[in-house]
Amino acid sequence: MFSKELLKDQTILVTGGGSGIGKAIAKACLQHGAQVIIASRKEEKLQTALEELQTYGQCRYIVCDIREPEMISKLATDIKEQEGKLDILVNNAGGQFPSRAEDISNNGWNAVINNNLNGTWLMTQTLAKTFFIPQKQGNVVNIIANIFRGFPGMVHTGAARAGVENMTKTLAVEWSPYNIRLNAVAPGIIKSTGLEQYPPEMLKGLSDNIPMKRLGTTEEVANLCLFLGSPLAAYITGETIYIDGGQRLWGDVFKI
Ligand SMILES: CCCCCCCCC/C=C/C(=O)SCCNC(=O)CCNC(=O)[C@H](O)C(C)(C)COP(=O)(O)OP(=O)(O)OC[C@H]1O[C@@H](n2cnc3c(N)ncnc32)[C@H](O)[C@@H]1OP(=O)(O)O
Ligand SMILES: NC(=O)C1=CN([C@@H]2O[C@H](COP(=O)(O)OP(=O)(O)OC[C@H]3O[C@@H](n4cnc5c(N)ncnc54)[C@H](OP(=O)(O)O)[C@@H]3O)[C@@H](O)[C@H]2O)C=CC1
Repeated sequence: MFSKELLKDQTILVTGGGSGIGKAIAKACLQHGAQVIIASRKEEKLQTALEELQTYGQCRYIVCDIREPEMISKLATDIKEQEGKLDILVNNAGGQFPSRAEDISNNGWNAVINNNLNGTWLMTQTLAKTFFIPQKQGNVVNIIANIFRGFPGMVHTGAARAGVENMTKTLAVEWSPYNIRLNAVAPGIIKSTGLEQYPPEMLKGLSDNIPMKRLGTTEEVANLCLFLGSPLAAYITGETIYIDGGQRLWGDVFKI
């Protein structure tokens, strides 16, 4: 167990913090002494999550679509006015849909690239310029996916997440003089609300192809983010850590 004060006095923004993995990250941060802001598109989802999360500590939400530069700019101003600083950004918001590559429309491709690559980039650049670079201190955790052997069945997200992984390495070097660390977390298949959008037949038997023979939990992903965001990981930057029960190393990749 980590100390309850691991993230004391830290201000943390978790995108997509109203559900699934993001909500578990927000909860873990609150339980370890941080104040947390969650952000995503749907206010109702954020409000429901907030009712649960605020029982663990100081939390609020901001409605923001990470694909919209103006909304991101407003979010940054809002945090500057309310909290006055930001210590950690968790870029967790994202998603995609399964499809054969040849069936993806132009709009479908652009929607997924915009969400996962451009959105993550816009958030990272804006918040670094507003907080991390002037503060000469910051920390970014990017949630990507298990793209170790490509991502058959979801080429758009594989390409976008690979972009985020490379961006993580590049910025870890460029922004190291500002004392900013950036790392990526690559979950395998995690039992979360996100899986509800996949047809049950697609999810059938997935555990058999994972060496550990089970799906991951949102809490397990949250614990890794907690570690990377904390001083315990002070010498780790530009890294991608897979949390997949060994899935990347063995077994069939997805069939569609
Ligand atoms: C194989 C492995 C299994 C294996 C299963 C296990 C995998 C586990 C690994 C990963 C798990 C997760 O990430 S779980 C997390 C999942 N959570 C999410 O995905 C939630 C967030 N997702 C989204 O918001 C959407 O999927 C996303 C497309 C990115 C953004 O939506 P938008 O509102 O921008 O999109 P829309 O305006 O509705 O549509 C834009 C275009 O995209 C197309 N589009 C949107 N959804 C579509 C769909 N389901 N099928 C086809 N096409 C779709 C539309 O037709 C449009 O194109 P035109 O019709 O041409 O105009
Ligand atoms: N579950 C899994 O097995 C895996 C998940 N992942 C990734 O982990 C992350 C969390 O997934 P998970 O919790 O499972 O799924 P969810 O669908 O529950 O979470 C996705 C979150 O992202 C938010 N979001 C999506 N698009 C935007 C946007 N444009 N702007 C702001 N917020 C947005 C959603 O909120 P709202 O609708 O309110 O905008 C939602 O809270 C995602 O990036 C996902 O792709 C990666 C590998 C495996």
